[in-house]
Amino acid sequence: MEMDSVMIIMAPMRGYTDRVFREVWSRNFSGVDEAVAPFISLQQAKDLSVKILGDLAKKETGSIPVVPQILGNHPAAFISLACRLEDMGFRELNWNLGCPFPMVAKKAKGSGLLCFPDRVDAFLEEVCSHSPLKVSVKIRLGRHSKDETGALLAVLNRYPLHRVILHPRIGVQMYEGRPDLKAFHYFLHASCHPLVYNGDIWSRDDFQALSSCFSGVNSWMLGRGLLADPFLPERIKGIFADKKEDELDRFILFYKDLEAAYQKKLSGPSHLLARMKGWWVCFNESFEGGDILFKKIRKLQKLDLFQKEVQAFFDSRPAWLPSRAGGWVDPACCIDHGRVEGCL
Ligand SMILES: Cc1cc2nc3c(=O)[nH]c(=O)nc-3n(C[C@H](O)[C@H](O)[C@H](O)COP(=O)(O)O)c2cc1C
Repeated sequence: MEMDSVMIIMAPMRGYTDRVFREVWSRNFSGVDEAVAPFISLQQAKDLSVKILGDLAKKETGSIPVVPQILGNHPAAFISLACRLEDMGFRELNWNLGCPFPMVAKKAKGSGLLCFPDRVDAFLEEVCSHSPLKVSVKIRLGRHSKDETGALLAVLNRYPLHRVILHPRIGVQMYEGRPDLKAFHYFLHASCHPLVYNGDIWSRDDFQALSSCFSGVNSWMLGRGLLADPFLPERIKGIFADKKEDELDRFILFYKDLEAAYQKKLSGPSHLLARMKGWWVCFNESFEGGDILFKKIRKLQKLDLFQKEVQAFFDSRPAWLPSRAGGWVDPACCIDHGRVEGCL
């Protein structure tokens, strides 16, 4: 695949890919073309506040253009937010139809709406007629079953969406099992919109296998894989020089930059401790002995002890591990079923 035409998008991950992370990541690494920000949850348009919009105060974070995202089911809230964001210089607003958590889904939000194509239809009818920003959606294959995909697709195909980001699992699956590549393939051929692939890209090999399955896709969204291995976009695009010492040293610089940025933003050592522990849920996977470090630091209640353990770990020059979750793509899952008729 021609790397010039490959677009890599940083996934929205609430609690992780906030503005601080996006800025620090882009100071230390490259290869991401765009980021979708974690969702803003709005019941009503009146909830809009400076605090809610704080994570989006700038149109761009470093060099990465940011697309805001909304979680909700009130078209008026979407339109109102879109008007505010237009004034701030944004061009697109993404609608979250993928959040799998039962607390969200049972209120008919996120993936909880996927089994109600009529409600999706009514929402899109309203926002596509009145939003000053381009509208895109991030979806799963359905809430309870992939049998819901067909009706959903028929609705989406009726609207001028800027793009559709598909994570090919169903909502109730959460993150269990593997992405359904056959279903993605079907969707790719039946969708009238540019489609972004999202799900379980843990390594360059995963990316290459998926991109040979889906030659019609040029935008790829990376979530947990990028958090576990922040070099992943560089590896995929071939920017990364494969020097092992350089890898650890660059990671340490990034880590310290991240810690310093959160220290500035968060109030007090206990908040910083909680935030940095959260990051080791992702990072521990990438190092030999990372699991042992993680068990130790998880229990620590004092920031200085936590920092000492992490420093001692870095001083031991741990080896970088190839992703343990990667290598899952079976090209036989991507048999070409041909073009599906029905696009407007
Ligand atoms: C901790 C966490 C937070 C997430 N937050 C969001 C979010 O705010 N908006 C959204 O659309 N998806 C969210 N997601 C889903 C991811 O964007 C992505 O679709 C999912 O992790 C699958 O991609 P991956 O296999 O590359 O991680 C979140 C996922 C996780 C694990």
